[in-house]
Amino acid sequence: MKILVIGGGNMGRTYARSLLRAHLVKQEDLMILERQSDKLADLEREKLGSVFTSAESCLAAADLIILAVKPQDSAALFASLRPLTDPQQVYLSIMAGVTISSIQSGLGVEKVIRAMPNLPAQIGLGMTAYTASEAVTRIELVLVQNLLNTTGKAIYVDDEYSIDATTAISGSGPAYVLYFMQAMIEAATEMGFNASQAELLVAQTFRGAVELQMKNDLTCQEWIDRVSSKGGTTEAALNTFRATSVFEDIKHGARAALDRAIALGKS
Ligand SMILES: NC(=O)C1=CN([C@@H]2O[C@H](COP(=O)(O)OP(=O)(O)OC[C@H]3O[C@@H](n4cnc5c(N)ncnc54)[C@H](O)[C@@H]3O)[C@@H](O)[C@H]2O)C=CC1
Ligand SMILES: O=C(O)[C@@H]1CCC=N1
Repeated sequence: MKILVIGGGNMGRTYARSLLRAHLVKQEDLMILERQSDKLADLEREKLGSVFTSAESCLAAADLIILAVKPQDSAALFASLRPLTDPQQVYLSIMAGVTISSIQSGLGVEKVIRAMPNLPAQIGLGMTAYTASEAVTRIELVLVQNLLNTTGKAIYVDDEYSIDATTAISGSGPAYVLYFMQAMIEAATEMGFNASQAELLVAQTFRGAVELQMKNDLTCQEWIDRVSSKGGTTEAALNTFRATSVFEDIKHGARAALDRAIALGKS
């Protein structure tokens, strides 16, 4: 099976690397289509497969095509691919917001899988949700599921609203977590730690808290209760967070991401 990744950016490269690392595809069966000339040398150097600059020279040979360009570039991409597509090809899109029906009509194909991964896929710790059009066969779906599993965990969802919601939670989520970390690192440096000490204090705290939560049955609130002593330091911090509505603000932020994902699908 030949796989073509369209868009050799953060996510396109992540997929290419994962597929090769997991031996799901051989280097000679992997192709990358990238339009930006300054990225070509890097892609060649990394030996992620054959690198192409025009769809005419690679699309027809591909059985599975991974669409990894920005949503705003999708219309122009679809227009350039449409005359070259084959109805037997399977298209896997990871573009935020872009709906299965717009991919089908834009490309003139029926077999479309829409997935929403996240950046930790780079280190095999990704979280992906995916769904598929009716024309995708069970065998094709399992094949793509194997592919997604090389980047971390993956769940099948029934509808595209859930893909947009995944975008707002786990797709964009790493940035929210890193934003929180950034604030804590800044607080630590303001308290006198140097930059590397501050980063270690914060990163190890995040790792420990996440591992605790994932490896046990307690809820977040139950763990929070175990850290907080009555009249203690944690309570002082949490009372301040509550007074400034950080909790609601985070939910509002995630909601704004969902609204944006839905809007991207309509533009
Ligand atoms: N970065 C992230 O954390 C995540 C991104 N996504 C989705 O993945 C997609 C790609 O995102 P990134 O990799 O971060 O973007 P990026 O900007 O790093 O990569 C996109 C690449 O596509 C190339 N490109 C654009 N139009 C093209 C065309 N017509 N032909 C060939 N190449 C073309 C660009 O030159 C660029 O190298 C987006 O749709 C985004 O919504 C999904 C989940 C997480
Ligand atoms: O910010 C974005 O639009 C993309 C989708 C999820 C993560 N990055």
